[in-house]
Amino acid sequence: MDKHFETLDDFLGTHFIYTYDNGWEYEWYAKNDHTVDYRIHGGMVAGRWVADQEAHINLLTAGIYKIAWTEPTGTDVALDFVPNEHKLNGTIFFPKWVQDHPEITVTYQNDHIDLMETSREKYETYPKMVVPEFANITYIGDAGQNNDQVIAAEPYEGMTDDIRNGKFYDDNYRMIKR
Ligand SMILES: C=Cc1ccc(O)cc1
Repeated sequence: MDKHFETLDDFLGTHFIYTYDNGWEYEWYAKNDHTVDYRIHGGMVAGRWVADQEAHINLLTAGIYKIAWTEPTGTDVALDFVPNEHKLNGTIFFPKWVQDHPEITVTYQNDHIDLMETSREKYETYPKMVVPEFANITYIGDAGQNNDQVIAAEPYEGMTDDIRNGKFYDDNYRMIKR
């Protein structure tokens, strides 16, 4: 948690856990300069996890980062990280169908892209549900870029505690077999 951030390179390869002020807990990894992975532990779509989401990742000024992407579900996300202060601000723009049927999205999305795309056509988009929240960062890990082991397992109760307590990854940031 004592890592200091200045450049884009300092940010890429970093793995974060944070809790939004509304109580939603998220885990997110800057996999490389155009890709993010994440796992959701609390909130409306807890249990959802995603690898290799394309994203725009930019350094705004020293130590402050902006990330934005649009998902196969039609959900849009914009995150502003201030990691030196262990803070971020995130805005999630959920299409109406995700609010109405969150359970459809609670899965390993990579295996169900077709279902996300057919659902976004089948159900309603508007009005969107906008969730603008600050979050406190509770974990910062140096996973290195393009590490497929960071977000490679289904979330479970207690997973974020295991990560924070050093019980989940080995010294090479590979998952410890359990
Ligand atoms: C919908 C995905 C998502 C991922 C990370 C985050 O902080 C907010 C939303």
